[in-house]
Amino acid sequence: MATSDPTIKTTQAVDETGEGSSRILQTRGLTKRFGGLTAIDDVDFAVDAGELRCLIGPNGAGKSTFLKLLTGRHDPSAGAIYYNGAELTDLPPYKRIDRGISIKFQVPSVYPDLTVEENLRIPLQRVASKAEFEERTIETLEQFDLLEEIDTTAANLSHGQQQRLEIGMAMTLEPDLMLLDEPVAGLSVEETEEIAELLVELNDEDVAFIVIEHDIDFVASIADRVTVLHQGDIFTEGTIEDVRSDPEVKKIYLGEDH
Ligand SMILES: Nc1ncnc2c1ncn2[C@@H]1O[C@H](COP(=O)(O)OP(=O)(O)OP(=O)(O)O)[C@@H](O)[C@H]1O
Repeated sequence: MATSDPTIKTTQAVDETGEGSSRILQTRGLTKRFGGLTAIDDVDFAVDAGELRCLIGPNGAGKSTFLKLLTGRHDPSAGAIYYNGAELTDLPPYKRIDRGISIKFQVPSVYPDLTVEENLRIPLQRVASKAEFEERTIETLEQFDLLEEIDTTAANLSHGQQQRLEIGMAMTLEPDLMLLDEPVAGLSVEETEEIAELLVELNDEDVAFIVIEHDIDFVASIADRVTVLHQGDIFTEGTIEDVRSDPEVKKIYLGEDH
């Protein structure tokens, strides 16, 4: 959706890198400290428009903190975030959503007492006129395979259906970039495959993704590129094959277990 916002300070930072205009998101020296602990340590990171990037790393590597910095849930201790060439480091979360960044956190946050349709209306109110509601609702529920559940109370959906509803709610805002924190945690193999297919389909429609995930087979089934975080910094980046075959990556995961 990416509405223009005159309060956003534009910057040459993206162009100065000489890395081209397809860059949708970039961080420079991004740092987050919690007291004496540096959870994110001077991170330079970039994602291209339409890319599907997975973020992996051992427990405590800083993945969720990094995502929260991108959404504005955490303020950085240092560094900057650029989105489509404009700095958004100090923008509040709702303004980042207006700029085209959507987020789905790990814990399902659908409204359990509302029906599927009522849940969907909450984000739709931001972007659609009342006349468009019905058409947009049906369209979205068809795409997310939830049409038969239109009148079902969200609490009565399966975990996989709740995840799909929540991704559908986020997608109604027509983001250019979608951030997902462990979208298949706790799902069955079949539900995981459904989410993988859905993300690949949405990515084919040119939505970029940053997905945090521990399930490496799921990562392999969706990712264009993978970034490995370790101790708050980028350890390595590459294709899933590069990352899987890197003995140093194996070591940091083994270090977690032994
Ligand atoms: N609000 C907070 N206050 C203090 N420390 C925090 C806070 N949030 C995260 N941390 C610490 O920052 C570090 C990174 O945590 P984070 O949750 O980002 O890691 P993660 O890679 O997402 O881990 P996991 O895979 O276990 O979810 C950890 O040491 C964690 O204890």
